Amino acid sequence: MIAARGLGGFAVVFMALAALAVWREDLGLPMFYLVLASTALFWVAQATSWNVLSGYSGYFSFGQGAFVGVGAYTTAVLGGRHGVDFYLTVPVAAVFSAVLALIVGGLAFRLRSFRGEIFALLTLAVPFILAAFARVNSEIDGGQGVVVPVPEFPEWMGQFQDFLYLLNLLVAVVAVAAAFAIQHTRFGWALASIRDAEDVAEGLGVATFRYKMLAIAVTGLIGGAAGSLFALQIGFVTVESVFGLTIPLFVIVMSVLGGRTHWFGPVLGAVVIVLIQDRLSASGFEGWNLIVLGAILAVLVVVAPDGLQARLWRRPWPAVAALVLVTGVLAVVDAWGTPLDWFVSGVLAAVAVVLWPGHAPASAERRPPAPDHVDLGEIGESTGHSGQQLPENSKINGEPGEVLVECREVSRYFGGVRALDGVSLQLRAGELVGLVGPNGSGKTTLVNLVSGALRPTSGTMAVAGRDIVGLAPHRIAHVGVSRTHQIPKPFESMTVRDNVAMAIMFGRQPRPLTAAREEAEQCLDIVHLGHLAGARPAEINLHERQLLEMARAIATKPKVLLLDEALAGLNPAEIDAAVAVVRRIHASGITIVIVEHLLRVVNQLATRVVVLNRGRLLADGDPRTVMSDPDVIRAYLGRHAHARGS
Ligand SMILES: Nc1ncnc2c1ncn2[C@@H]1O[C@H](COP(=O)(O)OP(=O)(O)OP(=O)(O)O)[C@@H](O)[C@H]1O
Repeated sequence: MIAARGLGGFAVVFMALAALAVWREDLGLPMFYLVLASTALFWVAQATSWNVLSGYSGYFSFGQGAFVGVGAYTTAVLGGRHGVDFYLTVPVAAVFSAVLALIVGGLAFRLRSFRGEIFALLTLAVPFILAAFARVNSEIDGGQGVVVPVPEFPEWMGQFQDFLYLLNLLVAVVAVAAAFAIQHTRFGWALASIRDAEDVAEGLGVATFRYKMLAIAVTGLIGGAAGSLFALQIGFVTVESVFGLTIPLFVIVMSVLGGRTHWFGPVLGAVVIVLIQDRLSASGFEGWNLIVLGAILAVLVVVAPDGLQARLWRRPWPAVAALVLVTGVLAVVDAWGTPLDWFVSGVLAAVAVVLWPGHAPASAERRPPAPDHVDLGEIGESTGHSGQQLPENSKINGEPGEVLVECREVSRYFGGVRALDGVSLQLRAGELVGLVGPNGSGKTTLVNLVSGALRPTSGTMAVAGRDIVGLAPHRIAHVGVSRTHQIPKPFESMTVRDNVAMAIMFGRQPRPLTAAREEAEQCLDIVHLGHLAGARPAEINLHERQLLEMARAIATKPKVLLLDEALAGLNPAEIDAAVAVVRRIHASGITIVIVEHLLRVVNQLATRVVVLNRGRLLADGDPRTVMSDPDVIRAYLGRHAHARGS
């Protein structure tokens, strides 16, 4: 397993780097290098801590100072004022910081509106509040600052700086190993899906709230532990030293520079920034630190928003060559600076090579599409199995005729707008229901209610006999409801295959990644996207994106599939192809509700038609009877049939 192999690698890296301190004098390594490495390790831990939440899940935080501050003050106050053993204060600091993180997360993640800049503002407020609290509370700081006593440490560790280096190394390696493990497990996939399209992830079965809480807790734990060591490093903790904007600014620049979606990004970013900073200070340009940081951030956002890591992975050898060449030439010429200057020049050359605009990444190979086993001429016949079948357990999901969805007197109001008004409806296993009605009649609202994206204002709803009112969308997905969106919302950072694998991993019958990827191929074949499995969503057209929505939806193994205008914006040939796919999905045993304006399509596909008008149920029955109902013609067909010529 990747995660287990990788963790062994981290143990080796830890031991190798620890040896530098233990045998520093024997190796002739000047203390200066160890202090610099210690600083870099502190920032590696902090940037990695920030990245687990903000990079992986996309919840951008300005509150890193709060976790560092809580960690630093816990160690300073417990050790300096109450004589608690330093080694005990470190885990306590980590736990306090994690508890703070969970409180912030518990407040912010409950509400959907606390996303994006609102979440960033909330996290920005937290260190300010803590700073004010520490300043006025004499038990903590009282505006005086707190001295941190130096703990005893074994003689073999050498001097205090060696000891500090080893502590920072331990926390940094644990942090990076944790980030690595998260990235390569379900946890990391869940966070990536949250970053790309949170509502979709939730609808596919990802328990988004739980994963965000876990992520912020990890951020708090690491941030607090590293903050505890920071207290030891600075020796005298003040409000300004921990709760200011410097720490969040640095971790953001480091992670953005290195790359936010990969565990190695913050490591790379932290090392590069610490080296640049150190050389600026050594050259007497200390005051330029923030100017340089700001400039780097501005350039990066434009030039390489995906960060150095992604570029480095694409062309590692030119970067290594630039590093070796520039460092080597400067060393041979020996006309300027110290060995560290030469090395940093080499690093900057490598960064320039990595960032240099080059050819775009090779686009995914497009295999020719698999032959379509469905005879498009059959459109209009609603029975019969054709072509591929869904993976196991995909026969009738529910006994034929069994009530799968039951809505009773369901209403949903938006202020004064009655989007749905007392609708009662039953869906039975094996049906393919066309849900139609004029614009604004409440079709999407009904889909949102059944999938859990919205809660009804009143009424009851059950799926497969289970009450779903108030149930989180991911739980409703596990009960057996899946949906597509009118505007496709793929996970942009994942391949087409992995978009589908995600749904399998978190769906009704969760599978591990490797099995999910294999099964994803079958789902893609059903919608005829197998030839695009390796493509990114950005490389496929609208029709293919709609089909991807369907593949992802069936991958959760739903009992009921809600297709919300899945044919919108398609040309006639694409519509026919999509209709064939819908027919194939239905033939595999999934009950389908299709919201569609094209009545020709509804007539061809549906076994039953439900008409909504102004939020109320207008008609419900077999297509022929419903379409000839005078009320339906008056309310809907008259206008639309005329307007669309259908
Ligand atoms: N989030 C919301 N806030 C306020 N009003 C809303 C919201 N969502 C829907 N509505 C209103 O509820 C009514 C029903 O909207 P809904 O989108 O369900 O209709 P629809 O039948 O799907 O329409 P269309 O065919 O145009 O997609 C409309 O008047 C719409 O403006």
